[in-house]
Amino acid sequence: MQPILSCRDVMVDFSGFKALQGVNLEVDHHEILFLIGPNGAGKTTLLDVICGKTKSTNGEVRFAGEVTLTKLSEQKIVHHGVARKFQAPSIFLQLTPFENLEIAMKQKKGFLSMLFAKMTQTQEEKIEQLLERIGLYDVRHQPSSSLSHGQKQWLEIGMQLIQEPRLLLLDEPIAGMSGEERTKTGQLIEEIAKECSVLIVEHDMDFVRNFSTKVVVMHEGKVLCEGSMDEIQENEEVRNVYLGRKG
Ligand SMILES: Nc1ncnc2c1ncn2[C@@H]1O[C@H](COP(=O)(O)OP(=O)(O)OP(=O)(O)O)[C@@H](O)[C@H]1O
Repeated sequence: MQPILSCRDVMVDFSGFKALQGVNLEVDHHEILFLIGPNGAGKTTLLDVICGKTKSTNGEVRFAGEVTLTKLSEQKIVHHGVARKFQAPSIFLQLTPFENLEIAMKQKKGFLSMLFAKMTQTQEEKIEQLLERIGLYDVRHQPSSSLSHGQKQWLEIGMQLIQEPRLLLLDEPIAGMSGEERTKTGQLIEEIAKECSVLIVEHDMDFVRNFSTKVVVMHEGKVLCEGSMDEIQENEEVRNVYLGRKG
């Protein structure tokens, strides 16, 4: 089977600054792949290229072996099944978790239907099941402003999941979370990976160790190495440029 995502020689040049210098990377079905590396390595830029926010200057990103994402607009990429949760919050705080998910569900269908369509029973059930899954069922009718930081992040993830993506991109999903919230987030990601591949930029090495199926280390716009967390920890180059600095 073709990998769900395949990046070939991806380059990004920001007015002469080469943020990505030929990235090759594959994400398999149901994989939880963590992208790690020092600040400025190009991790976020790579997510930006995959979701169409930044255009590559060279190379290709293929999705499910059939679609060339690098030729598509951000909106078309979403329609093909790539979801991106950004670090900046995008939930409506005055609305409830249920209402936020309702909006996210309708967004998939376009603005007019969002205004006029009534939800079917099946759609309502789908939202309730998702609320259960992201641990927000009991607070589903409270204003989202009353949620904890972790709960808000899970709602954001839920708003991506309601679109039924085949690849979910997350940028530092546990930043600012408590220990318990981190564990719950990891468990949620494992649950999500039963249906969808997940590509995560992360700096928290304990979290990476606990929840990764594969780790890719980036450095200066390139992939330095990839493997299990044990394998990459053994790699001397990785220790020199990244892990060694943290200890
Ligand atoms: N729009 C832009 N214009 C110019 N340079 C940029 C732009 N976006 C990112 N860069 C630069 O590209 C490099 C890679 O940035 P990127 O945010 O991808 O790194 P990162 O690995 O995600 O780092 P961090 O872990 O700090 O988030 C950095 O040197 C950054 O300053």
